[in-house]
Amino acid sequence: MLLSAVPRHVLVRCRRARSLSPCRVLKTSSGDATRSQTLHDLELNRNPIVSTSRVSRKGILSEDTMPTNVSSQMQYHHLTARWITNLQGRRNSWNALAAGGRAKNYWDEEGKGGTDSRGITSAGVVSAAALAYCLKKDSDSKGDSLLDASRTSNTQEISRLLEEGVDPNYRHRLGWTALMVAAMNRQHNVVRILLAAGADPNQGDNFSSVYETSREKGVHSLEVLVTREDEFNNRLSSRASFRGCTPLHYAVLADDPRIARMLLEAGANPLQTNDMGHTPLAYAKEGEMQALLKEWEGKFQEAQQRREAEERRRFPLERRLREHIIGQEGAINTVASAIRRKENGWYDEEHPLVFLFLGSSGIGKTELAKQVARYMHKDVKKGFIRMDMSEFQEKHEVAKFIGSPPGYVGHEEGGQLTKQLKQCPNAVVLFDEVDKAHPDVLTIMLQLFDEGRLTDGKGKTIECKDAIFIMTSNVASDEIAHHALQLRQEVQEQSRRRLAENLNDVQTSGKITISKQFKEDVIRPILKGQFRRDEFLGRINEIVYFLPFCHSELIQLVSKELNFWAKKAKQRHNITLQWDRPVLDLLAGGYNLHYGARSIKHEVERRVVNQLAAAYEQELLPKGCTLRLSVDGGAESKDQEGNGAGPSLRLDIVGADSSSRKLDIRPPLNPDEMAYFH
Ligand SMILES: Nc1ncnc2c1ncn2[C@@H]1O[C@H](COP(=O)(O)OP(=O)(O)OP(=O)(O)O)[C@@H](O)[C@H]1O
Repeated sequence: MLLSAVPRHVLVRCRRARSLSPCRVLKTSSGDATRSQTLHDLELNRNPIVSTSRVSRKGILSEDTMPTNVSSQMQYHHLTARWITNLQGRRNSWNALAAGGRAKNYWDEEGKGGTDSRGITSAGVVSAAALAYCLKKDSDSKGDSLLDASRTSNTQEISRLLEEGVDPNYRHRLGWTALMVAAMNRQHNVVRILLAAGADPNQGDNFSSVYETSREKGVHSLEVLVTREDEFNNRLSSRASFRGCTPLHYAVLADDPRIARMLLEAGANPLQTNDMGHTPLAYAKEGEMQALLKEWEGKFQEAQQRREAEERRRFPLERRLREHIIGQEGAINTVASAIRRKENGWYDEEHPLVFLFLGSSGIGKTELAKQVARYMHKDVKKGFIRMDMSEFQEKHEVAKFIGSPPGYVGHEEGGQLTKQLKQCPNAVVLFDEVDKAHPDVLTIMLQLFDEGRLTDGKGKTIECKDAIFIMTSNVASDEIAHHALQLRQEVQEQSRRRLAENLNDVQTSGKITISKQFKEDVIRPILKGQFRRDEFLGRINEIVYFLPFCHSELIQLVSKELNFWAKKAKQRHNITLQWDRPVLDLLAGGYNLHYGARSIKHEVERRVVNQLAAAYEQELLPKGCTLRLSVDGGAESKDQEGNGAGPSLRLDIVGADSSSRKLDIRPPLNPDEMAYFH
């Protein structure tokens, strides 16, 4: 209804100004036909230019990309002049429309505004304004105003908006921030104001290429193109990817050393890469800009190394690892020492570090690898690569590992390992259950460990000498567990003999060392039988042994688990959970050598969490109550048939006066009959 009231020539003007829908592009006159060609070109050229390994400003700036030997039909940039005229025309249309509306007060009641000389009724113009409003989308939000003002250097408006509390890091709906806009448009004062207001100089752009962004956002590519040129900058290539570009990348692209310096002084990281893996220096023109960036890269690296060394001294790796891993002292020390050697330059830089973690299930092998990755990498998602080697048991699965050669199925997809290693060549790579891998996969791994590089199916080589490779295996786990238990028994015997009266010392006898003789006589032959190749075993820097938990470690594991659930009970239901030492001993009894810490988790769920859930369901737990766990009965307690039932867990509600009342939880729940691992 509203549209029908708009005079035809105003509508036409609006449509010309912003013909966004694909059908409009296809239908309209010659000018729009050119745009349709542009769109076609854009989609043909969907690969960003910077995908070549040689990086240069050419290709990322539109004026630098104009080729001399490519058909003008295929190149969007030949249309730049036409676009600029078109965009200017569109801006003028908006301004005229807005000015007309203001002058005639069209937003007043009908009649008050009158009609203009061409006979446009006020209702018609109001409708046109409504249309304009719709097309202009949400650009009148305050954040968008900040972006707009940053581009046009309206410093007064920026200060006003910031004072009103607009986030200086607000993002445009297509991904960029005001600081990026200001840097790219060389607005020095704006950059200064935004930095002072707390704008982050290290945020990366979420805008990729025109084509990608249009696909991601579900917006027509022509609209993305117009918006990028209109609301960001029109000097940039439509095909290049800008994802991850920081304000510093943009200052470098705009070749503005003054802004680059301002950003660097405000903490911009000159070593930060965009998603194409390029630092700002890769786009710098020779001369002042390159010199500036090189100088700051050096300074930044030194400061970073100083910070990291200080951090390592203050908080050594062993301590960090012990915060997350219970027991496994030998494993923690071996791994931490090797990493310390590597970090301080006391290692063979030609080869990556390779570990083999041996031990039974659920004992902390994966957890230790994860913690090492967390220590080495801020972005643990990229820095930790996990490969389940049971997926590579067949010969043909080598292709899945490193990618298929040209002409084979899946060639384009690339390999699971190579794809991830390419993104982070110094990652911590976990090869889980390595003993399951096909010998051909092991051959590739040997090449990787030996040369510190890997060639993928496309023939591309990835250098990964700085990566850390951790293989895990349950091979020989029974022998290791048996040996460890034997050693522990011996230590206990000795302790008993010497300190018969002090049982606490006997309990902490977890610190045992696997003998060299056992490694040589028992483990090595098993590994040799499994991997069949001396050179493979020879490339492993450290074989790390994970031992079954001793009693005091089990008590720590149970405490950790109960604390986890107590926290949840408090957060979700405002219930306080308490327990005493006999509860820990009882739950530690659920330990199963073959399932490791997982058996403790299940025991706590089975005996404690199930009861809590049932009591909650039966509405026996008032909000804000305190629950006490204790051990009921003992070896002498009998079940219904008169058999010894052993001790069980009991749940009491504790009153404000410290009195307690046993909770009468009705069947069907009978936790002691539900066994997971027995
Ligand atoms: N030593 C430990 N300290 C604390 N938690 C542990 C320890 N060992 C295992 N866990 C916990 O038990 C679960 C399983 O551990 P993890 O994945 O490290 O086992 P794993 O030794 O790699 O076993 P698998 O060979 O079956 O993969 C994890 O939730 C982990 O946090």
